[in-house]
Amino acid sequence: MSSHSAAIETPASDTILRIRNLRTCFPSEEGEVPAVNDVSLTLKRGKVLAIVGESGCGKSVTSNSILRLIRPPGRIAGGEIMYYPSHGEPFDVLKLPEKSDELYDLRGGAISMIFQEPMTALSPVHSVGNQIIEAIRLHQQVSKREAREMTIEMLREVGIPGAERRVDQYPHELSGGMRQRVVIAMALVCRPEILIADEPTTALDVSIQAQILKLIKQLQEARNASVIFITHDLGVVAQVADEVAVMYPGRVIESGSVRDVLKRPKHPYTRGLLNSLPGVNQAPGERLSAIRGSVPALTAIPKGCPFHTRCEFALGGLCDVGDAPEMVLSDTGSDAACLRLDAIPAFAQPVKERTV
Ligand SMILES: Nc1ncnc2c1ncn2[C@@H]1O[C@H](COP(=O)(O)OP(=O)(O)OP(=O)(O)O)[C@@H](O)[C@H]1O
Repeated sequence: MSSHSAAIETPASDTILRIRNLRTCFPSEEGEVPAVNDVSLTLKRGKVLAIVGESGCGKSVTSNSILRLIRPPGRIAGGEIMYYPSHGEPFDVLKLPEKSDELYDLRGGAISMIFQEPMTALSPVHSVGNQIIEAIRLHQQVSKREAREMTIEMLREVGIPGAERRVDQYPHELSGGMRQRVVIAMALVCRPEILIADEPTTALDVSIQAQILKLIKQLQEARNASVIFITHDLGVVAQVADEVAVMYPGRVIESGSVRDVLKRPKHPYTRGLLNSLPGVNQAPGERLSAIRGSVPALTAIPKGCPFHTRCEFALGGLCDVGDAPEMVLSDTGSDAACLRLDAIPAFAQPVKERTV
């Protein structure tokens, strides 16, 4: 076991994106506070990394930081986001000059994003086709006619029936599920190496959510794309991801393969999330054990382990003092940032196991 500070410098060749010690801050009445604090993550080529946690844990701020979408007075205060493209030299996204061609090429080109709410990603006053055509022409030297053909083909690929007709429709003429398919088409049409999907199914009906998840997974596999998938739902993680990082206000508190984290969670917070997941075989009326308390505001993050105020294993004098615990790297399963790892009994998988 060792701490993250001892992590190797040269990444494995299957690494496409490596975030080290990312820190993103916003001003508050009590001064500047970090919404993302010392976050390190690795995305492997052709794999899906899920970032999971309750609302306010910093998932979206992390993904927006990757694309440098943090608006002032928010700022990225430190860290490194190394991108290892398939062709060309690796570079640190955080070192690209603001408003540079390289940064514009990166956004929507090499790295693209699907947002939660399709209507915020689409303009209501342009046809869906024209919006995708514009996205293509921003990044590729093709004629309008070629771009239109590519658009129709892409709409077909994301399962939009009658794509030749739909291409000229406006977002309000489409259902929520179809709109999200359009947003996925727009995100993928320039063949990004990395796709960031920020809660892409949250705004959709439950029946449509499963279809969209399946579509993203199919497209990811067909294109061997690398995906960062943001969600608060561990059930979704089980369906789509290879690796998972669990966040608790601003920090990654557990990370590892989906199998390790969901079957043998180490951190009490991850266990709490799993215990509050509805099980397929849950008896009618059986109550889920939600984690007591709520995610603290950025201005009220407790000293010591940020989770200690909600943790049943917390020990006074150990967990409530000093800095937040560092990640303990492990050869046996996931890495976790907890001072009580040796004291916590093995995870007894309750009925909820059947959903994962
Ligand atoms: N522009 C901003 N200005 C100030 N604080 C912000 C800003 N954007 C995010 N935050 C704060 O940063 C913290 C992390 O927010 P973030 O949106 O990343 O959480 P999240 O885990 O993605 O939650 P959700 O699932 O609700 O989207 C929150 O406390 C949020 O209030």
